[in-house]
Amino acid sequence: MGRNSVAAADKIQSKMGEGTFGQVLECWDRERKEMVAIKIVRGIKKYHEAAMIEIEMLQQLGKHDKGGNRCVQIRNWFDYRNHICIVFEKLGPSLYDFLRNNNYRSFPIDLVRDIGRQLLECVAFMHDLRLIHTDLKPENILLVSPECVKVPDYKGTSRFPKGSSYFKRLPKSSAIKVIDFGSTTYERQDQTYIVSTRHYRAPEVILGMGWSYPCDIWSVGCILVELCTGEALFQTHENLEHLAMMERVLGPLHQHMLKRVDRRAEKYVRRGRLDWPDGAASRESMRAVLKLPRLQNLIMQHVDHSAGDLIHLLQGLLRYDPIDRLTAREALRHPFFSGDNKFRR
Ligand SMILES: Nc1ncnc2c1ncn2[C@@H]1O[C@H](COP(=O)(O)OP(=O)(O)OP(=O)(O)O)[C@@H](O)[C@H]1O
Repeated sequence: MGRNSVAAADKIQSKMGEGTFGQVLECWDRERKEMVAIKIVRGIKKYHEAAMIEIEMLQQLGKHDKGGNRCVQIRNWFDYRNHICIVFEKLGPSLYDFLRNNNYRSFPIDLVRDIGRQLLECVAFMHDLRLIHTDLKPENILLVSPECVKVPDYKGTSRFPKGSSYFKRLPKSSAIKVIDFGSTTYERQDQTYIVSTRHYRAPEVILGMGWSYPCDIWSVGCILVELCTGEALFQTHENLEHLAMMERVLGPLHQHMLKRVDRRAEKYVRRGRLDWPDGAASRESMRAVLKLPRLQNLIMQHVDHSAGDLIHLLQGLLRYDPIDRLTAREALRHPFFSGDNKFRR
């Protein structure tokens, strides 16, 4: 692909993101006369290789796009002094940044519906191409526009720090795009290495049972709950505690799954059941699990209408056995998505 000098075509404006991989800069593209986001990857072999995979995936996704696949578009890429630079269309803040800047106030149900639909459309498109994202999370879902509106928010203000306002911000448009295809992989049998960011990781990944497309669907389920409540569903850093949290919210893990765990996960199982609370690392850990409500109660605490449809959808997205979990196309046909839509894209 095209140009090979960062200076020739792009003027750096500001930093948009930073991570272990390198940084993302907001730049002015003088040729196309538009703002772009350029990801500049550290010149270390591991990151260089991951960036080349990301480019391949982005090109693959772009090739099959018939308009509106909801994956960020790659504009260009080049190697600048051994740093891979990927030029993207410029997008707005991530859903995570938006929630955080809004004191972790939840999104209204109509916005959750609209975002959920687009996210599932993206996942269905990827799965049709035999691609699995493997790292879906609010940080990797960006609003297309940074514009927002202020609306009154009287509900639950007691939960927020003193002085926090009676207004909350909402995105003006609900349009989103998915980013970060550095961990995207082709479907293959028997993939057992650990994928996904902890909070959004499916039970089959933790139990070492092998994973495939359904691991993305589990992540979508966790993301939709988070948008409804404002906070991550499974806030944990440890496998056994994570599995115990799942049981608390979704009911007992299936015995037939616990019989199929791999050697690394055997220690979490005793006599065909999860070794909990006996295996708990501390009292705080037990308390953190006990604090969690059942899925139905959690959703009903935050959602006033369409709660029944949403709970039913989430139960399908968060089924323990990946074989039973809804596919993205099945989820898109769920009655939750037939509801009215107030938000504009
Ligand atoms: N097209 C874009 N427009 C606007 N901001 C972007 C864009 N792409 C990335 N960013 C910002 O840069 C951050 C990092 O990008 P990205 O997630 O692709 O990198 P990464 O390699 O996955 O980083 P990490 O895995 O460490 O989170 C994003 O969270 C986002 O804030």
